[in-house]
Amino acid sequence: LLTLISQKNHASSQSANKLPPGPPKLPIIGNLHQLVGKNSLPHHRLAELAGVYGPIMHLHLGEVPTVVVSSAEVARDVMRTHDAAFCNRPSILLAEHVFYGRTDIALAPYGEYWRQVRKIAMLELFTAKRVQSFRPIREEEVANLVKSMAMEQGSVVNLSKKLFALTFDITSRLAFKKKGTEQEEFKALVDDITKIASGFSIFDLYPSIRCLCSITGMRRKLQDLVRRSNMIVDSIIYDHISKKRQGKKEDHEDLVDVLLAFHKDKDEVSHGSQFSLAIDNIKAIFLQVLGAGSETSSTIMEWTMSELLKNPKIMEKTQNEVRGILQFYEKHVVDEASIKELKYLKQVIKETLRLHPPLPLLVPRESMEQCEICGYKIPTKTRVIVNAWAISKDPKRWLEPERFIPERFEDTLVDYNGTHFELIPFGAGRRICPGIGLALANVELALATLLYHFNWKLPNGCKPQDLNMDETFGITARRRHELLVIPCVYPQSKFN
Ligand code: HEM
Repeated sequence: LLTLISQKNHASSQSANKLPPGPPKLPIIGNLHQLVGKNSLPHHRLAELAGVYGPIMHLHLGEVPTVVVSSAEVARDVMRTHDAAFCNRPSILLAEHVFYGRTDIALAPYGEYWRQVRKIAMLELFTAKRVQSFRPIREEEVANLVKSMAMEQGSVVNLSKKLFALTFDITSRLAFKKKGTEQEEFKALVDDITKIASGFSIFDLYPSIRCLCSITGMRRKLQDLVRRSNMIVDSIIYDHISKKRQGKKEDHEDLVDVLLAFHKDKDEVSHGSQFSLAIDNIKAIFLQVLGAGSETSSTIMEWTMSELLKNPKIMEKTQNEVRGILQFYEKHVVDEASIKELKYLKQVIKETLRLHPPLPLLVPRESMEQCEICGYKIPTKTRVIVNAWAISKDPKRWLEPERFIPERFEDTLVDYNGTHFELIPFGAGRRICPGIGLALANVELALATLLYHFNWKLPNGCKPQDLNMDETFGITARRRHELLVIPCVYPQSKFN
């Protein structure tokens, strides 16, 4: 027995000194060549590699030692058991520039600054009370969308554009009370930011070769992104500052007001604490919330509508539920009270989050100390990528994982709140998304309303089964082709 125990201990101490398995690496490029292929979206390629090397895999992406997690069990180990060791974010070139030295929330390094801004996010920006207080804004913007779609009924509508405009308008109003007139510029800015923010750009893969940034023209590109974002953000922030200095009180606080309350002039003391947000910090957080609020929520609505159009029976069942509930309460407008009863719609959204997590590789993390996971050694400063997309399609956890079956959530408690690791579209642990409540409030209301008021057809005689479902490359996995639809007003709907 003693011999067996000692052999076992020896074996486990040997594996604890070993890195996780992974494909053979080439000099200089490491495993980069394995990410390129016919199907070259990183989350797809990483899932294929995990099929060969297992749910914890070690790669070298350029110079960067990287561990890829592809199962619920390992994700739990990383994001719950050892969350404290893995809650740092790697330095990404884009964040250094566009988010003013990584002083946003999502890409900020773990430490005192992040703790303070995360606290502001949890206690001031995204509380249930604040999400509730934005209800009139949500309802008004969704009603505007429905009216504009009704005017275009029978013709081809670019639903992707409309949904982004909706989430951008809602987020703009709750962030700075006005609608963003700069929608097109902001959308282009978000597109450019998400492409570079993936962490797979050459500068983030070879951080030691600093001149790469200048040689390739990236420095100029980043400076241009900062200039473009300043053009959108500066006037908004300085307008709020001047109102604050004049002592003007607004009826309700927006996000910039909340953040400015934490900004101290030299001799001013606010909130009784020593923590102060610099104006550049406020710009970083503001820009991120505007981006996170519009991009991810519109992406999930776009995918939900795509799946419903592809699956007409599920579309019908979802519409019957919404219409049935409204008819029962003799209402013609979806309000938040009726949304509580839309159980099937919630399952549809959950199933969409499973099949199309808007951030398929979440946001990368970095180990802060050496740690042991599944008996393998993970050295300090290893980048950790959690493939949430692969995890929520794992055939060991999900029956017919490729199929869109909302009913799978009927009799299960599995939820996306960060406690069920087979479904983690919002991440988990200390760095879990703080905007879940806000995102769902927007998504549920908009989808329920669109499904109530319109019947939907695909243009050009496209059959449901032929709808293209390809994804784009970037930190968010949006539809590669914008979703074009023909809305037809539901005969019983009234718009006021
Ligand atoms: C469907 C919508 C959304 C999805 C799928 C989503 C997903 C995520 C994910 C995966 C993370 C990283 C979690 C981790 O590392 O464990 C994250 C972080 C974050 N999200 Fe969201 N998000 C959504 C909507 C929003 C909204 C509406 C906001 C705010 C307006 C928001 C603000 C943030 C922030 C500030 C972080 C950084 C948290 C931190 O690092 O401490 N998100 N989100």
